[in-house]
Amino acid sequence: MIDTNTNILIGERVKLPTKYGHFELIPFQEKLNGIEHIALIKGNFVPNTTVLTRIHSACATGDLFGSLKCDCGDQLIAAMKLIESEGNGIIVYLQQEGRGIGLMNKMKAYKLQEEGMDTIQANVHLGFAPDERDYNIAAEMLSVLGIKKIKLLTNNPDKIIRLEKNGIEVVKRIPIIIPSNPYNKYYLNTKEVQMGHQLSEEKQKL
Ligand SMILES: Nc1nc2c(ncn2[C@@H]2O[C@H](COP(=O)(O)OP(=O)(O)OP(=O)(O)O)[C@@H](O)[C@H]2O)c(=O)[nH]1
Ligand SMILES: [Zn+2]
Repeated sequence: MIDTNTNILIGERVKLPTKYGHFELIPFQEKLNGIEHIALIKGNFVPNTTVLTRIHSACATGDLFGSLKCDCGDQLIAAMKLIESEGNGIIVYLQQEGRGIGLMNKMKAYKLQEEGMDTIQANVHLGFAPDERDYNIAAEMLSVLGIKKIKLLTNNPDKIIRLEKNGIEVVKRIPIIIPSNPYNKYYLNTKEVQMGHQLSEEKQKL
């Protein structure tokens, strides 16, 4: 483990062959609380170039179990496949389960959603902001790896604003749209209408 002059420790860089391509994995750990995050990397990053990047917030239900209630798992796989085909890029996988409220609270929010609330109302009912995430650590991970400029795979304009506030230049946004299903249609609609996510074809053209 190497100490950095930031808030994070950086671990061993190892090769990670996967179903979706050949990557390398670097673990990170926050000094303050021991929380671990992951950088999944393809290629070498030339200083001052713009790096294809996905900042992905952990979703145990979607990423691990293939839940149909959200689009997270498919977005993660799509990002891995795209980075593999480009031959260069990074996925910053952040332990920010439930938009930063943790799994226990996310399941409380899911319960409230089963009873009729939308994803925002549920968070607010539990005393949280609709999105409790902080991108400071993601920005530090990128800078430790020498990345300052990114092409970001996201549908979420707020993510761009928050990364830029933390000193990362988002040169371009690349949409990562997964077709909806009957179980996530309402959730994705709430994200589009109330959270400003750019999810429809029409908006992509603007
Ligand atoms: N609190 C809460 N969190 C959720 C819910 N559904 C998914 N999540 C979490 O939301 C996060 C993913 O956020 P999204 O808004 O889907 O996507 P995003 O990362 O902001 O935007 P993209 O880059 O476009 O994917 C993950 O941490 C999930 O665990 C929910 O109903 N309530
Ligand atoms: Zn999810």
